[in-house]
Amino acid sequence: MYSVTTYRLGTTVLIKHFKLVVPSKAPTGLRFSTFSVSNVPTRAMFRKAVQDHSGKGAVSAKPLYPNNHKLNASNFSTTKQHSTVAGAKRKIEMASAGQSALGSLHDAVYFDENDFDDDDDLDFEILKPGPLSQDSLPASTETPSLPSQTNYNANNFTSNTRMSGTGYSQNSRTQNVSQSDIKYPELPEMDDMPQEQLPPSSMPIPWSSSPPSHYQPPQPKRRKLPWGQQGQDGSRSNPITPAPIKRSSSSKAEMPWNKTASTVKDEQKELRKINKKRQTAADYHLTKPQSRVASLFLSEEQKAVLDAVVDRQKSIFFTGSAGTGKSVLMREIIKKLRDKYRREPDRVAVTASTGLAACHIEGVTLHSFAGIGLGKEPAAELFKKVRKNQKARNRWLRTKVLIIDEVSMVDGDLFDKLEEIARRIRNNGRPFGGIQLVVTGDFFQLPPVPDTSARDAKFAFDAATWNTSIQHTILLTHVFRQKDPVFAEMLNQMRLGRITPQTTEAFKKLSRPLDFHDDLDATELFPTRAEVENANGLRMSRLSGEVMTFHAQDSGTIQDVQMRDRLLANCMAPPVIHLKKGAQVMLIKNMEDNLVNGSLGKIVAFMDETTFDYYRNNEDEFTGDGKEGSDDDDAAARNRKKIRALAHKDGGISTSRKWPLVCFTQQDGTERHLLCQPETWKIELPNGEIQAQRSQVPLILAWALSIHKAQGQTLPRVKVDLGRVFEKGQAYVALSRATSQDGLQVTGFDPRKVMVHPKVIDFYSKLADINSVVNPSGNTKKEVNGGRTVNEYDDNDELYNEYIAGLL
Ligand SMILES: Nc1ncnc2c1ncn2[C@@H]1O[C@H](COP(=O)(O)OP(=O)(O)OP(=O)(O)O)[C@@H](O)[C@H]1O
Ligand SMILES: [Mg+2]
Repeated sequence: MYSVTTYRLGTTVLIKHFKLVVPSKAPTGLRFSTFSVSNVPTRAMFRKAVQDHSGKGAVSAKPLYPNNHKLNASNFSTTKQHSTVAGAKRKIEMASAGQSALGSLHDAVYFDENDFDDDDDLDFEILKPGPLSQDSLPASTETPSLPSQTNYNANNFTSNTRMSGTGYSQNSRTQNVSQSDIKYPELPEMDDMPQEQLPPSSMPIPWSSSPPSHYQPPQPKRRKLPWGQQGQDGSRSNPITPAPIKRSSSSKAEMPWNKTASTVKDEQKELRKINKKRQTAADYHLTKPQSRVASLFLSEEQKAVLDAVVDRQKSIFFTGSAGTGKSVLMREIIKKLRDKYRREPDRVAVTASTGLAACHIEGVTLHSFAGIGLGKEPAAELFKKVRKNQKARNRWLRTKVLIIDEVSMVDGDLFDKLEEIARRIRNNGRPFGGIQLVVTGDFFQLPPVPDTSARDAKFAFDAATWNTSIQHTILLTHVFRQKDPVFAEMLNQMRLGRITPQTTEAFKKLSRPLDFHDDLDATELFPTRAEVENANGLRMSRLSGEVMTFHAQDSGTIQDVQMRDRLLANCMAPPVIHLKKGAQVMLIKNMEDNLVNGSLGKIVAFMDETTFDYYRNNEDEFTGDGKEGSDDDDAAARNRKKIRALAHKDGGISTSRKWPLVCFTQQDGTERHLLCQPETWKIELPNGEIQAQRSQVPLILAWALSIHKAQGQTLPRVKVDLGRVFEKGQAYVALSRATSQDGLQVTGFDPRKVMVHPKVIDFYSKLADINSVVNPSGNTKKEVNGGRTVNEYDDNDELYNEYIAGLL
């Protein structure tokens, strides 16, 4: 049970593997729903949770990734052949253009003030709102036509659906009438009433002026139509479905009773056809997997957060170290919320601190959503600015849930300003004007960019209104990214900036070069973009062969090209990419279970779809392995001839575009081939308006990557020179991308380079006693409220259920 109460100071509640924290600084007098804090254990619980996370817990926890998830993915896979060549298991796939996955939630950004430069102008009146123009679609003429803008991802699908009308109509309706202008009568409080006590919806309401007849269900009005006449035996005569009546003055012949039997038959046939088409389209959406990546099975702690957000509508901040599945969970939350509010999609605002993070979740930056430009002015001025901007004002009024991803980079002052704007615009004194907040991030990772070099970073948790706005803080503890508990613990120490001599030694040992016995190098992470461009450019120049250039196709409701370019500059996909055969590339979209954002591969060829089909079916011939005793050169010449013949098959030269064919190496050493055709990235407002959209091949060069772009990624092979790291949290972000020690090379390791912001330590130490993380032998059997211990709660299902039922 939760009750309406004022905050208790510093109260901490653990639910099995995660914990809830009631903020400690809430001003007195502020009232909102939170839970009763009797009988709850305190900080000792956190110790236990963190130990589970950092050490034993990571191993002992049951794998939460069941085998059968692969089945789902394979249903969808376009794989047709699965052959074994030269000892390596190969799978060949074709990525269809236009398919997308919301999967690209992870990742991060180049984050600087320029990120927000464009936000100033985001709320200008769009001249031609509406569906994307045909011209703006990807250049490829070979893209599958059904559905052209549809992705198999639930969120993408929803948003596309929303594009088609609902969003706009909602918007236009609400734009005309300001909510604050309407005087509503007082309604009885029903929020907290049990379902069974609620009055039936048909019950007359005391203040209503409607006549009693309005509470009766409407009486169907029967029109007497010729085909609806009853026969003498009471049976209906031949019920023909009337064809849609065209409203034309000269259409006497179109009335059903004026038609000949054959016309009626023809019309029926036509109708059946239309209905069948509709059905097929509906089936298509039902039967096609919603995402090309099979949904992960959420852990108990992830599920509890999902439940608290979606069903219990709590304002939650969920955090946890790198790899604890925050992004995976956020994706699921967005999916569920979009489903919940599918009739009013603009109720859910999906935002992130930076452009790139926003692009990953197909949302917008927090600045852009708020309509505050750079947001430098005082809150009162920003409020006036938003009030004048009808679209921005409307967004604030319509929003029920505000999602903020990568909150570690949100400035604390900005958080306070937004809170004030929300309250004032919505004319609602509750925190954030009553908007439910769903916030995630890890403050041990990249901090906000300070306003000036003089001012130290102010974190969101430093904001005066943080504690009142966030009802529960939940710590995810199970690390999924690193399966090796020793490695997970090393990274955990790094996160906290408390590295033992043994861990220092272990990191120093990782300076050896990596050798994977294949031709894929580890991706080198650099702090600056210039270093990344140099490193990738150098490697490209060493490759012989033709440069293939791929230009992105950009579109969206923003007509100003410069502004759109600035928005899309934060997108993971570049506007132009130069590739060569032999280039090492990284996939930047989730395709399937084993072909995900972060997968590394090498370009083996450039080919069009027809050639690819041939290649897919005759892979052995292409590799020269197909014909026994054949000379390789001869075989290659034969193949070239075949391919030419194939291209000329229909009497003309194939004009279709060539796309990179990439051989991806999976973690188990097997290879998969993918023809990488354009994918889309969107910047989408809550009402479904796609401000900017980029279609580009889902690849980037991957000999080197910036730490900012790597944030959020899971990388199988990583090389980091810590000598170059300069920002707090950077070293941790860089190293925690790796999935294993075997896939990580660290040079220049110096524990002094691992910088942690003291404020962050302080914040997390309020959630837990950090010493217990570094020193797991710390006392976790501490007596807490009611004399219960952490272990008692952990071991006792009833008590655990009591928590689950009562606290959220
Ligand atoms: N419930 C789950 N079952 C199996 N694997 C999971 C689960 N949740 C997350 N993962 C996997 O763990 C890895 C890390 O997940 P994710 O990127 O969501 O972590 P994160 O907390 O967002 O990390 P970061 O802070 O670095 O962004 C991914 O490879 C993801 O697929
Ligand atoms: Mg993440």
